[in-house]
Amino acid sequence: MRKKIVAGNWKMNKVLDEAVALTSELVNMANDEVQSDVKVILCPPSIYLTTIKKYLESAPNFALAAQNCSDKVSGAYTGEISAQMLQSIGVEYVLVGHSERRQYFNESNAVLAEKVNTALANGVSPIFCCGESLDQRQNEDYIGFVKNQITESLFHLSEEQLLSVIIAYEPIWAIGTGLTASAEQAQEMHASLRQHIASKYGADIAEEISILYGGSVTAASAAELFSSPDIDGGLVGGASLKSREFTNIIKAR
Ligand SMILES: O=C(CO)COP(=O)(O)O
Repeated sequence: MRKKIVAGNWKMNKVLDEAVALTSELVNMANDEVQSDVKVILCPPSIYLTTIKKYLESAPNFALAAQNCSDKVSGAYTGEISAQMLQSIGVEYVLVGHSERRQYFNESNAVLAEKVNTALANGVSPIFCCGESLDQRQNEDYIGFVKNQITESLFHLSEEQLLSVIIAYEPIWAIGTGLTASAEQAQEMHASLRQHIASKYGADIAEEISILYGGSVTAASAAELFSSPDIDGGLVGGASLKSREFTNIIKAR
């Protein structure tokens, strides 16, 4: 039985007071309204992780992810945050390879493989993001493109390591555009990625990996997306910044 997960990526939003208020509201609403065993992962800016962790003590189904970590272990890398540092403050997950990091910080599949390695070596589970651009969807083998992102960044892992990874399929054309992939489009990709994993690791491993969908998920679109057989939850951006909306998305899962 795969884990059901809803993650909220706050990106570079919220000052401290707002971050704390959002967390408190989410925890209260979830304690009152969410009965299911869904895991909720908050991905605030790293500067707030320690503070927000304290607010999650009364919410056992909530966990924290950083939005990024360094591919290096430690040393003279000014401004960077290592996976070991995340582990040392009790952060369980880290986003790796978000399309905004790939685009604005030139993160290649090879660098992302290193980030996956250092996260796993420190007991932090990568949430590995992948997805194609609109141009790729219209003009190329878009499924092959996304499969290749997974091959190049994850297929060196052992079975045990891979089982610590969550995959998030986020088509770039759906991120922040209001243009959600249809449940059929998302399911097609998720099933293809699961089959791709099965071709390397076998069907049993592929069946265990959680694959999340991200890209303009809202409370209105969540239920249909999440009811698809290979969609195990969501990685939510804009709608995770509003407590009522995000709680409704959690309830849809
Ligand atoms: O990038 C995303 C989550 O990581 C998705 O963002 P939106 O939900 O704002 O489209």
